[in-house]
Order: sequence, then structure tokens, then C-alpha cells
Amino acid sequence: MALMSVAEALARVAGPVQPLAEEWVPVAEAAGRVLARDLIANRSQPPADMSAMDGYAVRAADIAATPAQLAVIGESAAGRPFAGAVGPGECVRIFTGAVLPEGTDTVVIQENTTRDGGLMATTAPTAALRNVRKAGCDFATGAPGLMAGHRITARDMMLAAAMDHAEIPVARRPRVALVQTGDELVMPGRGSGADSEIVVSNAFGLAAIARAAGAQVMDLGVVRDDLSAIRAAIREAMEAGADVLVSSGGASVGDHDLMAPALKAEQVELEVHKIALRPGKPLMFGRRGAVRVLGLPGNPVSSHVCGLLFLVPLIRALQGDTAPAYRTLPARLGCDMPANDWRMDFMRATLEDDGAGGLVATPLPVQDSSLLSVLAAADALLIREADAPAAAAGAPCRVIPFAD
Ligand SMILES: Nc1nc2c(c(=O)[nH]1)N[C@H]1C(S)=C(S)[C@@H](COP(=O)(O)OP(=O)(O)OC[C@H]3O[C@@H](n4cnc5c(N)ncnc54)[C@H](O)[C@@H]3O)O[C@H]1N2
Ligand code: MOO
Repeated sequence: MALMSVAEALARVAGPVQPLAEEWVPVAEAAGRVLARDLIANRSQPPADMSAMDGYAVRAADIAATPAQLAVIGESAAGRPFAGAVGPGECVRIFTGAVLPEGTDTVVIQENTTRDGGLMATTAPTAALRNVRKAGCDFATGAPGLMAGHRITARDMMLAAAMDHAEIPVARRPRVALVQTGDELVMPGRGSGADSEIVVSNAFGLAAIARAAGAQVMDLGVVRDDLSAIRAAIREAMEAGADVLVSSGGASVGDHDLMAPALKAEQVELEVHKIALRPGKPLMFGRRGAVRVLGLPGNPVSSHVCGLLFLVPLIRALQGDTAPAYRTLPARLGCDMPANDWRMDFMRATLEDDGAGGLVATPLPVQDSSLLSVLAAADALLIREADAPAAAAGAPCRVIPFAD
């Protein structure tokens, strides 16, 4: 029987997701959060016509000829506007960011003037309306600034603050519980040195990409290959209020692979169990009520690739993020590739600049899903579609660059 495709599995994992409730956070803490509603400008920027330069605010008609001599009747600085109005033959000393005085429409930069007491003379022509930032030229009151579903960047924080938002409505952070299963597992620095031990690595990569996607991570540690212990961990995650439970290990078909039976025993309905993916064939996804469960394979590369392909899009979807599940870039193959089999392949690859504005993606020579040294050396995942024909070096391909 043909296994479910990666696209179908992704649609089931991250497709039908209702975003979590909104909460308000100070703008200073909004980086990486996803907007729960549109943010409109609470004021115009600039709020009035303002000078873009240090110089003199004038009436354009008064400086049509050079030199022009005008009486300096006052000063306008940022935050300290000139109170009066400027009439014909008059000007005001002005500084960058200051409100343009009433009656003026142009700023002559000070380098193009001479000053003699209360008189200013122009030494070069200035076009009418030059060096003025019109009111609302950046954004006007009521204008839509940032849209719901958008992930807030450092630049967006500046825009939101300038639009006069002290607090921002964002989706609550999804709570992600992590469980590592395996009798062989020990935490770094905690092993006895026995050859049968394997040091936990998967939890660290999964926690890092989950946090980067906006999740709050609860690490439930290592659980033995024992049905009741695994069931207890599943219950612990549910009782702790997890939105997503992520397990690693025990997903395959061996006698000690107990994740599927444990999930079923805890009333988690599996919608995905095994997909046409390499690495990551034994992926599981299911739900109990609003809690989603991703059962990832234990092989470290498989767990990480599945985390990037399914966990990160799910975390994003739970925040209402409207960006695509993952971003691919075009590249060219750095070597010949044989035809692919029925599993869509995400190969660990290096990326190089081709010197002509493009990228060259070359798969690392060994692709075994246990190899952390290869994963760490890679820059990207090179996508090979299921049943892709052989392709020659230089052929177009697509890659998912690692974001960190
Ligand atoms: N007869 C078959 N055997 C296997 C199949 C299959 O279809 N038929 N699928 C293979 C594939 S593909 C994968 S992937 C693995 C997945 O196995 P499990 O999810 O059951 O993973 P484990 O057996 O628990 O562990 C595999 C490997 O990874 C190490 N591991 C586990 N957890 C961690 C962790 N948290 N940190 C670091 N390393 C971890 C573990 O020690 C094992 O070496 O099954 C194949 N077998
Ligand atoms: O997911 Mo397994 O890593 O395909 O070998």
C-alpha cells in the first residue's frame, strides 16, 4: 500500500488549525510573535509637514531668484515649533525634524545660505517644496500598517511603536511538551560511559526550533521503553496544558517501539502513521481533543527534519501565521543525482554561491539518518521529489536553507 505523501501529511498536521487565543504584549516583547489582528496607525507620521534638513524655512516664491535676502524672524527645532506665521520676505531658522512654520513650504539647506545678523541670503537656487517631508508621507492615521497573521520582525516593532501602539495583540505562544523515549538514553554529562548508552541529542534541536517558531517548551525528559511509563508521560503533557506533545523515538515497528500503542491507549487518534518521506518514514500525527501529538522517529536526523517539516509549521499555524509552512529557494545541483525512489527525500546539502547570483546545492556524501556530524555540516535540505528522475549537475532544484 502506498504511504501518505509529505504534502498530505503536512495538510493534516498544519492545515485545519484554529489559532490560539490572543494576548497583549508590550511592543518591546513582540519580536517573533504573530499578530492576532490588523494594526492600524493611531497617528500620522510625520504628524505635520517637517524639515528634512538643517537650514531655513521659506516661502518658495521668495527664493525664486538667487541671491534672495530674507528676514529671520524665529526658530523651529524638533519638539519646539515656531509659534507664529511667516509672511512674504521672512524666513525661520529650522532644524531637521522640526515642524514647518505656517506660511512656509520649502527648506533651504544652510550650506546654501549666508547669515548676517537678522538677515539670511541664499547663495544657490533651491527648488520649490524641497527638503520637506509632507504630513503622513510615511503613514496616515487609520492606515493599515501590519496585518493579522504576520510574524513581527525588529522592523515591524519600530513601525508598530511609531504608529503609537504600546501593546500589541498576538496569538498566545503554543505550549510544546517534549518527551524522549529509549532505554539507551542518558542526558549529556550524565552517562556511565557504557557502550549501550546514547546521549540525548534530539531534544536540543527540537526545543531550539520550537522556541524559534514562537513556542513555549516544556521538556518532560527521558522516558523508558515501557508502555505504562510512556502513557504516564503522555498524560503528564496533557495535564500540563500542552497544545502539542512531541515525542522522539519508539516510532518504528520493533518490539520496543511503543509510541503508537501508548498513544492509542491514551485515546490519541492517529491520522498519520508512516509517510513517504526520507528521513522520517515512521512519522505519527494524531489528536486528542485540542491537543496535537507528533510522534517523531528517534534517529536524530529524522527527528530534526520532521521537526522542521511538521512541528515548525504546526507551531506557526497555531499562532495564525499566514506565511507558507516552509520557504524553499531555487538552486542548481552541484553533482549528478540518481533517480529517486517512492520516498520524498530531504538531503543534507551544502550551499555555495555560484558567483552569478545563484546557489549550488551539493548533497553531503553520506545521508544516513543517524549522522549528526553530517547534519551539523549541512547548510540546507535539498529536496528530491518522490520518483524524481535522474538529474545532471547544474539542473535546477529547490532547497530549504537552515534558518539558524
Ligand atoms: N524493520 C524496520 N525497522 C525500521 C524501520 C522500518 O520501516 N522497518 N524504519 C526505520 C526508520 S526509517 C527509522 S527513522 C527508525 C525509527 O525508529 P524509532 O522511531 O523507533 O527510533 P528508536 O528505535 O527509538 O531510535 C532510533 C535511533 O535513534 C537514537 N535515538 C532515539 N532517541 C534519541 C534521542 N532523543 N537523542 C539521540 N538519539 C536518539 C536511538 O538510540 C537509535 O539509535 O526505525 C528504522 N527501523
Ligand atoms: O526516518 Mo528513517 O531515518 O527514514 O531512516
